[in-house]
Amino acid sequence: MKPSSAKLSISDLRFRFAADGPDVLHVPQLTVPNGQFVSILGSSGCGKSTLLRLIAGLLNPGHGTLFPTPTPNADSQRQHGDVGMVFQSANLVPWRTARQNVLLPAELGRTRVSVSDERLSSLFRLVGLREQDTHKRSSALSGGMQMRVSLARALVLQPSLLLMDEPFAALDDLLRMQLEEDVRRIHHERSLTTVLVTHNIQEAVFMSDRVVVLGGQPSSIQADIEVSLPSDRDWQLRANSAFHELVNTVTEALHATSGDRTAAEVSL
Ligand SMILES: Nc1ncnc2c1ncn2[C@@H]1O[C@H](COP(=O)(O)OP(=O)(O)OP(=O)(O)O)[C@@H](O)[C@H]1O
Repeated sequence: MKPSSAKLSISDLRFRFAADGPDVLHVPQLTVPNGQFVSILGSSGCGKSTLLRLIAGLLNPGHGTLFPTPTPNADSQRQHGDVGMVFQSANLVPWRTARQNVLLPAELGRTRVSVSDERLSSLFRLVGLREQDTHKRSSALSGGMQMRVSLARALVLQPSLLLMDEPFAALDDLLRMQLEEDVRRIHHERSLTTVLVTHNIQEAVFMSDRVVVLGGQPSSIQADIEVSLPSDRDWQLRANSAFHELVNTVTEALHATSGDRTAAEVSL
């Protein structure tokens, strides 16, 4: 499969849920270059998921511009063409096999997209799914395997932008670390522009090239921290002093944004 990439660009984005309500989000400028991995952190309710849903086209911005341009009224399974999305829950159809779940986006569009067996096998290898498991009903798979299926489904149409909303929050620590490493590898191999929403500071630093901290009222970008670590990463990086310094920098930025409230809601 050919590597894909995209650039995300946001300008003067304002969003409110009710026409007569307050703005919940105001992003004057956010540009993500091709192939960059950005994590978004911030205290609970600051608007991380809202921002991701706006980028995906699942919400319509009231004001401002977004590139790539979202398609209005997209639903949760059918984001606009060039975007793949992974949620905290794998959201699989339980009676379909893993393979049939992965192929769903190819069936749902106005034009059915054909995906060759070769491309599908290469995708399963990429996300770490064994061929024999892809013929099992998704309800018979473990939580970690279901998340791998969800990831394969997000990648099946070869998006240039991958959006992830707390994808590993429900997994145990070891599995979470394995998937963090795998997703980072996939991002690296494919130069896939990726935006991750997370509450976990170590996860954000481990996976990203850049960490953006949201906060304030309305919520806006309070800090934008470059993660200058090698792009090829494995679990041993977590013992590295540069990694710990970055975790401290991000922690301080979160404290500066919302004080002690943030510290209680964002985990290390
Ligand atoms: N459909 C909705 N209608 C009205 N307000 C909403 C809606 N969805 C979210 N909000 C509000 O918008 C704000 C931002 O919510 P959002 O879910 O984006 O925050 P978040 O940072 O992702 O939170 P968390 O980390 O807890 O998931 C919150 O105050 C939330 O209550």
